[in-house]
Amino acid sequence: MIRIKNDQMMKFSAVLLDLDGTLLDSLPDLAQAVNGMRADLGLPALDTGRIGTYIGKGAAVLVQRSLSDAPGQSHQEAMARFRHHYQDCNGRHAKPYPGAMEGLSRLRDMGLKLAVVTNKPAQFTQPLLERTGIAPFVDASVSGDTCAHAKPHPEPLLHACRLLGATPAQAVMIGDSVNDAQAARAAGMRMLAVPYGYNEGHDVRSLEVDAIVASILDAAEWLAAH
Ligand SMILES: O=C(O)COP(=O)(O)O
Ligand SMILES: [Mg+2]
Repeated sequence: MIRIKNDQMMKFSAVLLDLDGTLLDSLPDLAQAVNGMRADLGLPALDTGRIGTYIGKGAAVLVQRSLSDAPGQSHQEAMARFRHHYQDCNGRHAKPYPGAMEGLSRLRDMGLKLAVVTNKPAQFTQPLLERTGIAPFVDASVSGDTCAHAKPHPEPLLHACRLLGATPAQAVMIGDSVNDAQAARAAGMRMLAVPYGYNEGHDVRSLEVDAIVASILDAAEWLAAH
């Protein structure tokens, strides 16, 4: 239990944060890497908005969905081209959403432990957290290839809880997509959704969540009140 300013006890001790579409608008870099890969394979560029609907289940699924018009294409070769381009542009245009940095700061001031839980491959997560200034705020990060399963499986969330020394009941997941919501439910955790992310092209109001919050700063307010 953490004592907060109005002397009320808060039942939460840890917050797990999704990265793409929740803390960061990383679509410009991901779209650049996808279209760099497509150009290398002799394919025309895809619209950025369309690529946004392909984000959520990690890089391998992003690449596979981005090649629906090239069924004979080797996935392995495409992944190598994607990794090559993303390594170069990862974090170049990605920006924290309004309220994200202020929210992280507020959550830390509340004494909460913070972890990033993303489906992004680990080789890209830490450089991105460092380039965008998020790294100093978080105690741990779990990537799409850290555990045997990625979100929507609950394993990465349960692993993050162990790293932060919290039980699922003491933790809250904040995310933008069905992958976060299903993982949180399966892990027995509260879930807050932000409405501005990617959610594979669907409305966040279709998700089973405890609340929809306008920003990470608003999520901090929700936590302080619960
Ligand atoms: O890599 C993805 O597809 C999505 O990443 P996220 O889990 O941080 O939203
Ligand atoms: Mg996301």
